[in-house]
Amino acid sequence: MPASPSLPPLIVTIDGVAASGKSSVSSGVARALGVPYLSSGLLYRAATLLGLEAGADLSEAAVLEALHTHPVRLEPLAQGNRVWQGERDLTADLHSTAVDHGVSVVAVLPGVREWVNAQLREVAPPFVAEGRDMGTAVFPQAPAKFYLTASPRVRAGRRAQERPEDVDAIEAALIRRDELDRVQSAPAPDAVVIDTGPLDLAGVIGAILERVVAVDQG
Ligand SMILES: Nc1ncnc2c1ncn2[C@@H]1O[C@H](COP(=O)(O)OP(=O)(O)OP(=O)(O)O)[C@@H](O)[C@H]1O
Ligand SMILES: Nc1ccn([C@H]2C[C@H](O)[C@@H](COP(=O)(O)O)O2)c(=O)n1
Repeated sequence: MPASPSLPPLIVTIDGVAASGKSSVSSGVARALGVPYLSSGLLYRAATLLGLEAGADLSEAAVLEALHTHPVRLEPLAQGNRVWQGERDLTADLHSTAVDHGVSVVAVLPGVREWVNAQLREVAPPFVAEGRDMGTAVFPQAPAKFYLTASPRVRAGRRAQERPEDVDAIEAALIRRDELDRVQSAPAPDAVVIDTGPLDLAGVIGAILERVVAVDQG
């Protein structure tokens, strides 16, 4: 029997709107496949935190200067990513209200996007990459692409289970963030779009794994 041609190491991309389940689903898919996942959003959040801590405006020059002075790195563990600045673990500080408010402004800066993309492309596959533009701009060659959606109300309801905040306020903030992120957040033409509204986490992970296995087996 002829030897089967060796396939390139697998890249799975999982993009989607804010709080659609990208990190929970990516972690589940990555653990099932035994590979790491990369959270691009955490790198945008780290750039924002450093910019805020530098005390300057969130201009491109100020944020890039902060990243240059205090280099950060992503630790892509399957159970949850961490972001380090030297020995300092930034992870717990990346979901503060201040970072939530600033991150959409920082994420549209071209120099910051280049910095994030360069960090991600240094990682050797196989992996699952999650964010907004993993399937379109960063890993367009990925053979398995997904885009998660759910109504703002459903997403706000899920977030309200984690945070002691009013569901209407969470929903309004999500709609605002969707609007600000719209430029870089779109499904790739070859992505499978999944409305997670009617599904639980295990259902979304299972649907993705089924498709990934089919793609990987050619
Ligand atoms: N299909 C689902 N069914 C029920 N709960 C879900 C589902 N998907 C995600 N969740 C829950 O919704 C919340 C948001 O999920 P998660 O943080 O993974 O989203 P995200 O897209 O990574 O968010 P962000 O854009 O803010 O980084 C979590 O509490 C998660 O457990
Ligand atoms: N590939 C990416 C990932 C994230 N962003 C922006 C959009 C969000 O407002 C912010 C934080 O991401 P989250 O933690 O909510 O996934 O970063 C982006 O523009 N591109």
